[in-house]
Amino acid sequence: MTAVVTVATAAPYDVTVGRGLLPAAVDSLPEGAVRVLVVHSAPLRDRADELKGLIEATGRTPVLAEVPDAEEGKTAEVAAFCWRVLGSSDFTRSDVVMGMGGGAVTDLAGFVAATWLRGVAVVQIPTTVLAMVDAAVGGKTGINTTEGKNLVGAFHEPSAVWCDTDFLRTLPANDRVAGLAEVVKGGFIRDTRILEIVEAETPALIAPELDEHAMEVLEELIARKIRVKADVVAADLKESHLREILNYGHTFGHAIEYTERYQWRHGAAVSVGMVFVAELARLAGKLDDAAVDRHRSILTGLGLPVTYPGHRWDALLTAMKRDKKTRGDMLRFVILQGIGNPVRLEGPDPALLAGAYDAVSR
Ligand SMILES: NC(=O)c1ccc[n+]([C@@H]2O[C@H](COP(=O)([O-])OP(=O)(O)OC[C@H]3O[C@@H](n4cnc5c(N)ncnc54)[C@H](O)[C@@H]3O)[C@@H](O)[C@H]2O)c1
Ligand SMILES: O=C(O)C(=O)C[C@@H](O)[C@H](O)[C@H](O)COP(=O)(O)O
Ligand SMILES: [Zn+2]
Repeated sequence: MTAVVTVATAAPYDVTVGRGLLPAAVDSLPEGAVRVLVVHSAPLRDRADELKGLIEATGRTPVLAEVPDAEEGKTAEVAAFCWRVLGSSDFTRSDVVMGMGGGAVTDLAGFVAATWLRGVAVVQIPTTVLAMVDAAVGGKTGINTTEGKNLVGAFHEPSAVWCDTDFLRTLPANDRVAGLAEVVKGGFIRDTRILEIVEAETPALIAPELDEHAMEVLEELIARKIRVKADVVAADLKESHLREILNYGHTFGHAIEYTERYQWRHGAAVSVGMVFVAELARLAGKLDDAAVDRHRSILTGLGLPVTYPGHRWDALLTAMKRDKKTRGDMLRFVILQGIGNPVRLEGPDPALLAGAYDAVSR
């Protein structure tokens, strides 16, 4: 199956989901691009070399930037390393950056492209479930700082996104499942059919090896979640209001990642974060018990965490105050008023927050 989802923003672009897409990704590079920077980390070195060969075959000059893996790569120092590579290869405004990797690499590559010469084109080649369904789509790019997650960044949309699902055959099952947390998020906030598919197909989705059936289910879920994201960002690219729904579970989730010094996978942290806001919504009288239980059953079925140790509230609260949805001293959460119906909860009573924390730390 090949699916194409167009993200209909002011500068529309296509997200293609299919197999064996690298040649097409290279063939569609803009004619004026002479140099192509490929940002990748060590686990994708072989595939980056393959991409380099394909780029060379079109007469262009590939430049490879191998960066530290995962969250270690999302730093100002690594961005500065990429800028040095760009500068020393005389990279111009008609040239193109390609990000090949998980969400950490696509966030970094997007940020480097956003900042180089005040913005050059970026083509994303996401290689994890999470990057395909979320990080590589929508134009949020960024890096972490000592004080928190994604605190520096820019909205800079890709000119194309190529989700080659063949990459998922080598992705460890834990990373596949972490990406499914963001798929499930799309089910809770909008496309509830996603939840039904995940519930029916959990064994295939979590199997150590992906058979053909599992690949097809995964591809359908990937395309569905991309459609959710595409619709939302097309309506509100710069997160003036609607886009905040894509942050479901992230206020608490990012706080876990920060508190754990990024040793937790993003998707795992978001999983706990979704249960936290489900409990918050229940305490606020917006969500019934069955909907909260459905969060736990879907996420635990996938093998994702739904609890976090107690006695860390002060650290978590400090991190949550730096969330981008916060306004002044007012914490703001995306919660559900029923499955598929996200709303905002602004400045909740501290007792509700403590109650939700208690419920996930039990
Ligand atoms: N910009 C956005 O809108 C957005 C959305 C969601 C998440 N994110 C960010 O994405 C990041 C998480 O992304 P992630 O879950 O992809 O983690 P990741 O980028 O850290 O990748 C996880 C691991 O998988 C490895 N890997 C990647 N592709 C592989 C493959 N095909 N085979 C084998 N190994 C492979 C990576 O090298 C890494 O070790 C976080 O930094 C998060 O903040 C951004
Ligand atoms: O695209 C968005 O908008 C999201 O919020 C998607 C999230 O899954 C993603 O983790 C994003 O990077 C979080 O952004 P932030 O603005 O909270 O840093
Ligand atoms: Zn996320």
